[in-house]
Amino acid sequence: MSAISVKELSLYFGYGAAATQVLDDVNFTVAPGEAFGLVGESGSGKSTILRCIANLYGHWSGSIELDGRPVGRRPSREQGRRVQMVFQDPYGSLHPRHTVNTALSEPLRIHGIADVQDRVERMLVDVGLNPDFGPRYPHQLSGGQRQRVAIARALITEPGILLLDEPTSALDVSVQAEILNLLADLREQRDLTYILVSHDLGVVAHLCSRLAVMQAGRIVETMTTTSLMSGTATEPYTRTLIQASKGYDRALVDELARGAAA
Ligand SMILES: Nc1ncnc2c1ncn2[C@@H]1O[C@H](COP(=O)(O)OP(=O)(O)OP(=O)(O)O)[C@@H](O)[C@H]1O
Repeated sequence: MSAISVKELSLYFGYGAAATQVLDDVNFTVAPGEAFGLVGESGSGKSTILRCIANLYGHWSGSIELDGRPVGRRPSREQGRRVQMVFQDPYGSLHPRHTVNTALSEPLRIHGIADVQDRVERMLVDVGLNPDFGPRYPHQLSGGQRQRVAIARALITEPGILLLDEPTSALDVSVQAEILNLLADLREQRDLTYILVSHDLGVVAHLCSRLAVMQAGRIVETMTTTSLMSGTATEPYTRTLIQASKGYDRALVDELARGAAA
């Protein structure tokens, strides 16, 4: 059984003559424990797919199943616990007047999970932060630390699926590498399934084993990361994307190599 199955997913914004089709017959599956990438130019619909899966939009057509269970049109608390999103900008996703402790304990209270303080402290350690960070506010943290808190908040209710929307693109290259390595470790330790949206093929290649290439709301090619790296993409659009991404990826690849050698 797939962890995530998306079939014939289509979505429009607007009505009548003003309607714009943003997703057009999108199909893909993600195996349990797999990390799957979504790449493509800005506006191609990558984030919108994540929002449909996370039930932030309800007006799509087609089918979405998580662990074999259909995603309903109305958000349910249980589904909200199973799937969590991490966004590009942790400043936007963390409440500026909530401490780290509050940000992490709130989801536990909502879902009626006990041992709040204990879980919060363990979660902070699991994302590489000292529990002393608990009383701090987002503005007292660095960009990388804020993204660690956002990841901790997403994982605290123990979801099986994490939807990552450009999770490292607001960060400096050296910090990007740290967060990518953290995400890779967490996936392994917790058997997580990921969908990662990124415009950076280096980021996708580092974290994912397969990916889909999107253009104007459609998937134009699904391939393994190995094929991506060995240059066997068949679609001209994918080849253009690889070409455009080459110089850009260099700094991150170097940083990841430095981390691996250390
Ligand atoms: N709430 C909305 N109302 C109207 N149009 C929207 C809405 N949300 C997204 N769109 C449009 O849907 C299209 C796809 O947007 P989406 O954010 O999914 O693209 P993306 O591939 O993730 O791009 P980016 O990399 O820039 O985030 C865009 O043309 C966008 O303008």
